[in-house]
Amino acid sequence: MCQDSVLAMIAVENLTKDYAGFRAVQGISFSVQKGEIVGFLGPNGAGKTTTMRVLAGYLPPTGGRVSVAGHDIVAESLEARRHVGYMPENVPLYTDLRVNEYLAYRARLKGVKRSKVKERVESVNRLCHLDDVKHKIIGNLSKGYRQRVGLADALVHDPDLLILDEPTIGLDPHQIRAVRDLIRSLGERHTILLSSHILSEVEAVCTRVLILHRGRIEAADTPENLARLVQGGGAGVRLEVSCRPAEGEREFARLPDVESVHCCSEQEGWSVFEIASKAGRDIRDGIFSVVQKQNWRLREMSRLRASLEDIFVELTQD
Ligand SMILES: Nc1ncnc2c1ncn2[C@@H]1O[C@H](COP(=O)(O)OP(=O)(O)OP(=O)(O)O)[C@@H](O)[C@H]1O
Repeated sequence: MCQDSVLAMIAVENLTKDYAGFRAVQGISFSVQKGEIVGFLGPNGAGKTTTMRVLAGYLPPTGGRVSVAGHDIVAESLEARRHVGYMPENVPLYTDLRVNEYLAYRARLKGVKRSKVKERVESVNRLCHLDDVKHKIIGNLSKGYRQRVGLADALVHDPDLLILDEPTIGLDPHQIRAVRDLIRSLGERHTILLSSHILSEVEAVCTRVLILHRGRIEAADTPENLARLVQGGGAGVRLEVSCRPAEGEREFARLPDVESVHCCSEQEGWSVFEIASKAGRDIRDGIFSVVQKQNWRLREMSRLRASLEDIFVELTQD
């Protein structure tokens, strides 16, 4: 095993997973370092859940090597699983148990010593804001609270690594925000791999993203670097100026580092332009000089960056 794999919280080398002859995961390799919060993205059926289930020790790999916290997921399965907290997409809760009972039961199942169970349950109740409902029957809880019980379950044995499969699915915007804040704070103490189709959520909490498509990794980088990749190294500027569209298009296009100028709208003497730069060029100073020279007024100027959604669509097109 290479040095990188030894230090990594997750090390995946050439992982394949077949279902009855169908190869859902096609020889992927990646690593996640201690302390990272990594977003795991991909269209439906890309293989995210399959990969996460292998990492959590729920599914055996067909081929390749996977280690968690330095322990091989096949050869040292018990030890590896001790380091992982897994929250599946559909949290399989015992709906007729009370929150406290359920978490205590799960803690015992995950090897927490009897003498430590109460303390661990209290700790995750506090962390996941479950104190108000800890004596309630799980079946009577709202979806948002059930998700939090799922998260508390994943945390109850104090794992180093959290694997969260669509943790905010089915939640309303308030609940999404609450779970997102919770994940961000958990990231201070835990390494997190998180799948989600809500890209703004991933952009808000993740330091790096892995994009999976048809069982292969298409990209693995920070959202900023991926944006640069998708935009071919150039960046854009959006601005609102007091000029006519044709004037603006003519004057801005004269700048040597400008690739293209597009007027998006004109209203009451104000035009909004989106201006693309040539690869690696910053055109903001040049644009500002044009505005000054022409005696135009400037109401807004911002940098245009490809959103994670643009990146996702670009990299996972068929
Ligand atoms: N138990 C199974 N038996 C057969 N095929 C399966 C099984 N589980 C998943 N698959 C197939 O493997 C592929 C990857 O599925 P997986 O659930 O890992 O994708 P995903 O990226 O998590 O998708 P989603 O975003 O829809 O949750 C899909 O084509 C799926 O139909």
